[in-house]
Amino acid sequence: MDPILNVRHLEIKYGEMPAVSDVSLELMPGEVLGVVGESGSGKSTLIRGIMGLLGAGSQITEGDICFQGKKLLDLEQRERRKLMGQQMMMIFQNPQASLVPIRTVEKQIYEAISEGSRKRAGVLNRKKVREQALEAFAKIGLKGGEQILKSYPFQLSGGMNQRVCIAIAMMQRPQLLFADEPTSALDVTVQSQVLDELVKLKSLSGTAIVIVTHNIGIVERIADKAAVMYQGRLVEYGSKDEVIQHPREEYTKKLLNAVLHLERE
Ligand SMILES: Nc1ncnc2c1ncn2[C@@H]1O[C@H](COP(=O)(O)OP(=O)(O)OP(=O)(O)O)[C@@H](O)[C@H]1O
Repeated sequence: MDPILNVRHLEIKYGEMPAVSDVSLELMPGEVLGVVGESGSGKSTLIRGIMGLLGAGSQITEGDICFQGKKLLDLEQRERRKLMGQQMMMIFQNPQASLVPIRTVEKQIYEAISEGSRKRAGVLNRKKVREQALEAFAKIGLKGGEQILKSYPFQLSGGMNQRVCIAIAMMQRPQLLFADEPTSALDVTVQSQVLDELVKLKSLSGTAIVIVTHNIGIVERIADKAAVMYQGRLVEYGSKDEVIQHPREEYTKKLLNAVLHLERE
């Protein structure tokens, strides 16, 4: 089997300042990579760079990104955008960033799903999409689904919007999903439901997932591989057990100790 994602020696700069340096990683279909690291270590920049979502003033200055064997940096913007929302998706740390404020949740779910399935299924049945959305909401503990469908994002809490985005990802079943702190706005029981659904997405649809989190517990629970970022570099990268049980770097040991200490408290 070929890797679905292969990143080689990636460097990303904001102006002249490198935020990601010499990052290489590889992901097979259905594999989950957990990326941890302190605030400002470059985690969001890395996944935004891979997705092609860097803002003005930042750019990839070195390296290569292959998705399903295609070199993403060689693709035209239009081709690259086509991959996003169909085969590659992202759940943002701030869900407001990916929801349109002036459209109801129902409308944007329909649009997201029909955009993604244009190639696959032709015309979509609205009633069916609605049913699937309600089903996805229920699985991740989003109660009052009918009401949520009628709402605009600003009428919902941050955690609710985050789960709407997760439901869209579950319905789309992308081949590669990037999740930037996908459960940070959720309380612990709901977090657990969401993580279970991500695991199902991986095992039922073969979705490969890159999950960025401050929570090593999440990595322990759902990841196959783990990476630790420090000052823009992957200072640790390997199987989850290798990284968590036998950290090589002092920094990872400190990070793990701090988490274990908090958990004990
Ligand atoms: N738009 C920007 N312009 C300039 N520098 C930026 C910008 N966004 C991020 N940076 C810098 O790039 C580095 C990496 O930031 P990044 O947001 O990727 O870190 P992170 O690990 O995702 O942090 P957090 O966990 O707080 O989200 C930091 O030094 C940050 O100050």
